[in-house]
Amino acid sequence: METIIPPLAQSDTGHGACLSLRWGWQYYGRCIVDMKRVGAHDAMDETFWHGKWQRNEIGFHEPRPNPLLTDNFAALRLPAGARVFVPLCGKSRDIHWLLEHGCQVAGIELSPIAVTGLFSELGLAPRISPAGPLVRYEAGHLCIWAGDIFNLTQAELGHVDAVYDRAALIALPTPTRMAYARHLVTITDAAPELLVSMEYDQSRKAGPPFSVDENALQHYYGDTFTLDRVTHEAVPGGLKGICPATESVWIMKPRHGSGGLTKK
Ligand SMILES: C[S@@+](CC[C@H](N)C(=O)[O-])C[C@H]1O[C@@H](n2cnc3c(N)ncnc32)[C@H](O)[C@@H]1O
Repeated sequence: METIIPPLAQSDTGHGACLSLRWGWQYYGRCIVDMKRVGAHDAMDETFWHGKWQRNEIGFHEPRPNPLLTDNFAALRLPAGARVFVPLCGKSRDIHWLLEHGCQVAGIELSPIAVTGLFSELGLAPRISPAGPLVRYEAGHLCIWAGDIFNLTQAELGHVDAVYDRAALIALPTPTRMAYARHLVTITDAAPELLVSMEYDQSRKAGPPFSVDENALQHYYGDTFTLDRVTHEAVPGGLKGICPATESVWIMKPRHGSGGLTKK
């Protein structure tokens, strides 16, 4: 059993000086991960995230599109109108930016609070329908499933041209990350990906966010993708002022075939 105990206290609804300016990460509560349950995430994880949204403790949510997306999205070289999958999407402003830039967007998010918030902030009234264990919300070029990503199938998701992962892989504890990476590759047919990762001294702070370095990424994705680090920069203020942290943007292209782009 691995026990991950984020520090207690402090509201994360504000952006205090101790926070990373870019991330505003603040977590508290206790997340206990059973190492025996490799391959699926623990119900405890779900409780943790539902609680965060219910209490509006969403310091990870950014008020503006993330510059690491807006500065690097073109490197994916997607065709106009490409369909981009955003796993563990929250109610990210990055989705607004992708839609404004002509993309179709598919996403999945555990919390219905986040999903309804996303559509509300976009000024869209979604059609809501059941999709097996998930609930599908659709409007215009946006389709979001509410529920566990491990319940989203390739058939339900449909074709995607690319994946954008910000604060998804690094939000997951170690035992879940490999299963997530494998599942993501399966349901997206190894579509090219723009991934934002974070590195810091994990001994200084329990996640999430978790530190995920190049070796770990190679372990998760190296068989499937080439990994090209296009930026690597310090996080202003470090990780909540506790220790230095860096963020990297990776462009991941499938080694065999051309992934999601081939099947349109
Ligand atoms: C750190 S937040 C990042 C949200 C978003 N990517 C952003 O940049 O604002 C991680 C999100 O993943 C969601 N989540 C966690 N586990 C999930 C799962 N198994 N399936 C779907 N969503 C999940 C949480 O509810 C949370 O909104």
